[in-house]
Amino acid sequence: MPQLAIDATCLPQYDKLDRPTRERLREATRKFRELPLDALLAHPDLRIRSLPAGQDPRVRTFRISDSWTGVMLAPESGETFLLVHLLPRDTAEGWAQDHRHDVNGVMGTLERRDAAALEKTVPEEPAPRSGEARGGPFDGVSDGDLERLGVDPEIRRFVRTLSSPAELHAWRPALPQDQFEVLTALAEGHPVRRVQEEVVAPRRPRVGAVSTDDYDAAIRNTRERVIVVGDDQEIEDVLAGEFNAWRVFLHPKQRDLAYRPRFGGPAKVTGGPGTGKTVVALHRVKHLAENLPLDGRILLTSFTNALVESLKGNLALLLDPALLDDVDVLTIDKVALDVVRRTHPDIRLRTDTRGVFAKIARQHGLPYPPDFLYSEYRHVVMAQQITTLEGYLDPDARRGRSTALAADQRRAVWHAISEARALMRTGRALPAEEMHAEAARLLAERPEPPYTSVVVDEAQDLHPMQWRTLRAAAREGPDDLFIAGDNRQRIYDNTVSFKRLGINVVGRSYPLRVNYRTTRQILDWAGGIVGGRTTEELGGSAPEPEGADRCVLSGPPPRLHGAADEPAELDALAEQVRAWLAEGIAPADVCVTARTNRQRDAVAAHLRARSLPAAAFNPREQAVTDAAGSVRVTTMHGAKGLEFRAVAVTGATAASLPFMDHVTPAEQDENQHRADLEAQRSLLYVACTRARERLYVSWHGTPSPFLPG
Ligand SMILES: Nc1ncnc2c1ncn2[C@@H]1O[C@H](COP(=O)(O)OP(=O)(O)OP(=O)(O)O)[C@@H](O)[C@H]1O
Repeated sequence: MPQLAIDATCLPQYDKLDRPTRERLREATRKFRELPLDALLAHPDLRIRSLPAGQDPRVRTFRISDSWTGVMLAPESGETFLLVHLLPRDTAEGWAQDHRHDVNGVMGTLERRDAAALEKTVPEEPAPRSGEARGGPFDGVSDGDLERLGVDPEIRRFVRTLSSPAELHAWRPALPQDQFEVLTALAEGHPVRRVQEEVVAPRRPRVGAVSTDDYDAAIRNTRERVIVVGDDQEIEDVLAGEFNAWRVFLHPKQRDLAYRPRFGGPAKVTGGPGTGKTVVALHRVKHLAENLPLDGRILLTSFTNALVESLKGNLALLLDPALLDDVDVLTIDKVALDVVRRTHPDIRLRTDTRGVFAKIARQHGLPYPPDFLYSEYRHVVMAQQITTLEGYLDPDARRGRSTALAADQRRAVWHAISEARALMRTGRALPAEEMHAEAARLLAERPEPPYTSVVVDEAQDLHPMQWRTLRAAAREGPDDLFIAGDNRQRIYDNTVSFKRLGINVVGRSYPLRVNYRTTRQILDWAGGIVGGRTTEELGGSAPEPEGADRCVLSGPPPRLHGAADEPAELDALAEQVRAWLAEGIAPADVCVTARTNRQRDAVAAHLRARSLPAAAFNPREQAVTDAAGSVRVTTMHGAKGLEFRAVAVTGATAASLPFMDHVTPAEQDENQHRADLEAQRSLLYVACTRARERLYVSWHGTPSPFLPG
C-alpha cells in the first residue's frame, strides 16, 4: 500500500489554506492511505502528474482543488510519497522544476535546494586557490573537511563565493537544510571535529551505509523534518494544526539523547534557554516508559507546581495513556513530602523558615545581618550534611565561604542553628531542607528505591538536599538519572557538586545548541545580560563549554522603554499590552513580569483598571492553564520554565534589579555576595528569554545595570 509522509516545511503553507481546501487536502491524503498504487495513480480527481520530460522523474504534482496543487516526491524505490509543498496551481510546476531533492551522501538525509537560484550563482569550476585567504567565512576549512561533513561539490563551490556569515544566512531558503546547519556551525567558529560530532553524526542513519539512490530510506532518516504518517488520527492532527511540532520533529541531537537505548548511568543535558531541554526530557520519559521493566516506575520532576502541571499536560500528548500510569510527575518537594508522610502521615511543609532563623539570630544576639544564620544553615550545614559541632568546627566545613568565623563564633552560630532546627522539629511542619534530609534517610532504609529512573527538568536550581532525595529515590545503575538544566538560568543561590553527591555524569554530558523558542533578535539582546561571564557547568566546577546558540526564528528587536516614574511606566505597559492584543495575540499568550509579589499585584490591578484582561499568576499554586483568558502577570521568578508569544518585563530599574535586600552584603561574605548578584542577573535573563516573538522591557528612573549596553 502507498504510504504518505509530510515534509514539515509545508505546514506554514497549510495555515494559509481556506477551510474547504483543507478538507479537500484531507480527502486527498485519505486516498493515499486507502488506494492501491495503480488506482491512486489513475484517480481522476487527484490527477497525479509527472514533470515534463527532462525534469526530475521523481517529482509529481497532484490536484487539491481548482486553485491549489500539491507537490510530492515519489521515489522509484518504494511506495512512500512525500508531500513537499502546497502551492497555488499556476506556480506549482515552476517551483517543482526549480527545486531539487537529493540524499545527502554523508548524513543520509533528504535535502532540498533551490537548484535554479544556485545555478545562477555557483561557478562551474572551483575558484583557483590563490594561496592567500580571501576573507571568506570558510577560508579556514578545507574542501576535504567540507566533503567529510556532507557538503557536496556544488555547495562547496558556492561557499567559496561568500564573504560573510550574514550572506550565508540570506541564502538559507535556497540551501540544502542539513548542509546549511553544518555551514552555520562552521561559520560560528566551531571546530570541524565538533561539527562532525554535534551536527553530522546525529543525522547519520543508525544502521547501514548511506545510499544516495535510496530516497525511501532517506525519507525515513530525515526525522527532523519529515513525518511518516502512520494512522488516521495522526494525519488529522498534523493537518488540523493542533499539532505540536516538538512531538514529532526532534532535532537529530535531541532525538539521539531522548531515544538512546541506554545510558550507563546518570546523564546530563544542558543548553541555553529554548533549546528543547524540556522536550528532550519528555521524550526520554516516553522512551523509558516504553522500555520499562515490569516492576519499574518513573519519576518526572521539576521545580514548581506550574512547571509540573505543564509537564503533565505535555506528557499526556506524547504518551499512550496506559504508559502514563507508570510515571509520577511531581515537584521535588512533593516527592520528599510523600516519602515522609508514609511514616508521619500528618507532616506538612513550612515556608517561614527564613523568618524563624532571623528571629533566633536576634534572640541569640548574633552580630550578623538578618539572613546570615539561614544562609549558613542552607549553604553549609544542610548542603554538607553536617550533623555535629565537631563537623562544623572542621576547617573544611565552610569551604567556599569567604568570611572566616573563629571557633567561638562558630560555636555560637552552631547553637543558634541547632535551636532553630529543634524548634521547627517539634511542630508538624518541616522546612523543605529538613523534609529532604528525612526523605533521603527513609529512602536509604528501604530495601528498594521507588523509581527505576528519575528525569529532572530545571535542574539548575536544586539544593544539594533535594539532590540527595532524588539520588536515593532512583535505583543506581543504567538510566537512573536524566538531568536537564542550564546554569545561566540559575536564579536561586544553590551551588551543587554532582561529584560530592555521588552523581557521576562524566562522559555523559551533552549540550543542545539550537534555540527553537526565541527569535535571534531577542536572544542576541538577552545574551548581553549574561554575556562575557563564565558560568560554572551544571553540577560541576569546570566552566560551561562556550558556543553560541543558533536560532530558527527571526522577528523584531526587543522594545525598551524608560519612564520617569512608576505610574508612567505602568501606563506605557498598558499601551503595549493593548497593542499586542490588537495585533491578534491572545491574552493567554502574553506574560508580564514584575520584580516582587507586591508589584505583581499592582501591575495586574493597573492593567485591569485599564480594562485589560489580566490576572496575577503564582506558579507555586497555580497551573498555567488557570485564568487562560487573561494576560498572566507574575514575578520574574514565576516565569521560570514557561514561554509566551509576547513578554513584558517591567521594573528593570536600578533600585530593584539588583534588589539589595536579597543580596548578601559583601562584608559578610564576598563569595555569597557575588553569587547573589549573579542570581539576580540570571533572573532578568530568564524573564527575557521566555518570549517567543515579542519582548518589551521597561523601567523607571535609572535603568538596571544588568541591561545590556
Ligand atoms: N525539535 C523541535 N521542533 C520544534 N519545536 C521545538 C523543538 N524542540 C523544542 N521546541 C520548542 O521550543 C520551545 C522551547 O523548548 P523547551 O521548553 O523544551 O526548551 P528548554 O531548553 O527547556 O527551555 P528553558 O531552559 O528556557 O526552559 C518549546 O516551544 C518547544 O516546543
